[in-house]
Amino acid sequence: MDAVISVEHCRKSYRDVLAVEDVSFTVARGEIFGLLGPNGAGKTSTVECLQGLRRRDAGTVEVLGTDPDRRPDRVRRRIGSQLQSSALPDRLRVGEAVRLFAAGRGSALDVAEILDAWDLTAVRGRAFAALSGGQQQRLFLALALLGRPEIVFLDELTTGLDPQARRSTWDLVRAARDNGTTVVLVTHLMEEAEALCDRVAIVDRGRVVALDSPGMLTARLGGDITMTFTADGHDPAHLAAVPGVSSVRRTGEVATVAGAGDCVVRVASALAERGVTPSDFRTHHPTLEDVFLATTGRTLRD
Ligand SMILES: Nc1ncnc2c1ncn2[C@@H]1O[C@H](COP(=O)(O)OP(=O)(O)OP(=O)(O)O)[C@@H](O)[C@H]1O
Repeated sequence: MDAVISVEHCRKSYRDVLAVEDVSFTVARGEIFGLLGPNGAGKTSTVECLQGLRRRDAGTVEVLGTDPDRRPDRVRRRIGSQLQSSALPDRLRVGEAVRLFAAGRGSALDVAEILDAWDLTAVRGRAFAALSGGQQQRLFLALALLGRPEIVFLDELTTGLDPQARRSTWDLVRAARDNGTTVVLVTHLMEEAEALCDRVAIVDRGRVVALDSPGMLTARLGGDITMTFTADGHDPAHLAAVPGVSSVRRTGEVATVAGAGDCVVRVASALAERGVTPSDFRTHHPTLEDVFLATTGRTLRD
């Protein structure tokens, strides 16, 4: 793995609050890596240590080969970071913001071209506070990605956006990754981690409790797939003999079958063989929410 970030036993506390107890992971060049966990899990503190914005208390951290505690300037020159909304004055206009930040990057960047690339030309004269939520996030992404940093850190990027704006923002993050930027994404949204991340570290109470691709995490730790359908007079008990099936229940007319991932097709064909073809046959696949529950005993929203 061509690691651009490596973190070993990182620890960070604020007076008597232990925010990050023991966090280790590596991020490979070119991936979208997610830190997923509930509020207060220590995600933001962790990425702030990586960006040289806070000093860790213990552990080893390397970002692009540099320890951010020793050379924060060197790290910050090569990374991009999403601003918090409060970091931009309400009356700052979009064009001015891009010009200001482009100048701060110290390289010759074409402001008109950037506005165009991010579909912000039409609102270039508009004050930041007058932008829609989606436009504000687009501006934050444009600023974070100015000069094509090698790594970009995005923290709760789509919080507060409607589903459509959220999806368009995800497309922009994927495009950044496809352009060669490694993305570190902090989120408490299970759907966001599942949709976007190549790999996810699930963080809880200052520790990484699981780390893998969303698909592997759910397959390994998420538990059974469940299938439901209207039995319509059919007794589904025979499905218990299908390889991979772990339970069969019938509540009123609704049958619920649970089992490992590869039993779905076998269950469907066992039904079809008996001439049962329910039009409402549905499968529920485990999600990262189920993984969080399995590893911590709590839900992400608790
Ligand atoms: N500057 C600070 N001073 C004191 N305590 C802090 C500070 N920043 C964070 N904390 C505390 O550290 C813990 C971890 O916070 P952190 O922001 O890192 O978690 P998080 O997973 O990013 O959660 P959130 O999404 O709520 O920001 C929390 O208990 C938080 O209250």
